Amino acid sequence: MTVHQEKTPGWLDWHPAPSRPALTLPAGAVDAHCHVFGPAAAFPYAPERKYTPCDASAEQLFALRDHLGFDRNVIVQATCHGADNRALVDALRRSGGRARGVATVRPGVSDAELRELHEAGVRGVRFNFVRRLVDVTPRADLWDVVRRIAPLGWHVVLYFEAADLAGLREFFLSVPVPLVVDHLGRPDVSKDPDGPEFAEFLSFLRARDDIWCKVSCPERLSLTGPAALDGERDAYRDVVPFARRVVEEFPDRVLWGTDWPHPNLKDHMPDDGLLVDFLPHVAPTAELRQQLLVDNPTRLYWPENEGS
Ligand SMILES: O=C(O)c1cc(C(=O)O)oc(=O)c1
Repeated sequence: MTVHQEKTPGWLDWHPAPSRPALTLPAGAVDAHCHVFGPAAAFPYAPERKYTPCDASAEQLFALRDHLGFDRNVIVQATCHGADNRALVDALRRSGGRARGVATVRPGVSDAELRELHEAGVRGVRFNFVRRLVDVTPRADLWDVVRRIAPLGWHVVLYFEAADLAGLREFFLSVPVPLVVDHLGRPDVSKDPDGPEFAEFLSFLRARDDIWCKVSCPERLSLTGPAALDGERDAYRDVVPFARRVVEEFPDRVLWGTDWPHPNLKDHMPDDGLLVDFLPHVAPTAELRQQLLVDNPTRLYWPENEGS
């Protein structure tokens, strides 16, 4: 069967030739947020998707992993695949144990499917509240999913916009498994990092000691740049105070990922090598980077390897 799925107009493809980072990553570094897209010929995009991306295969992801100096990946189910986790599972199986996954499941998921996902390396589900990406999921459905995944020891990854946190906070705090916040809770970085909106986010992170935060996606959050392109090693300066605040207060529950292949960027496609070179701005010491890139993701996704 030929599958022809036209890319969303204006779609930016992933960078074809990222630089090699100047920063040498610590041994065992994990890219803890990245995706695979299709390839559509093998794994068609979901009918309910809000965008149609370019393909970004497991092989291409693993080539980037090696080029940048990462050891492992956490692959997060992208919304363009809905709750069809076949591309994710295929990538996890091809990784030879070097990737773990975060899936999207619906309440009707069978025990056999959950077991298969777990065996492939899935350790969490993603709940998405970003309206341009998904239709609203009823709370009752989310609860059903929580009840199904809790016995597996999985966590819930949350993607939401900062402005929506107030309305979601109580629900999040009632979810009885660890929580992982995507992309710094998407702050409006034109606001004061010492102002009330970011204070609300920090207070959410303080509310429980099993809430983790990805300090990822400066390229998505930045309003002033400069972009991580053309050798720029001092990119996205407006994001730095926000990300650094979280890394310094919660050094043992922050994670970082490239977000490759960077869905839905409108302005520019970053050079992934330069994105890695952004890391010392948010985690300025080798000790903080060891926690951010190795110790924390290992504890969450490969607890059996911890300390080895
Ligand atoms: O901001 C986004 O557009 C975005 C989309 C997705 C997805 O479609 O799953 O994942 C992300 O991490 C970020």
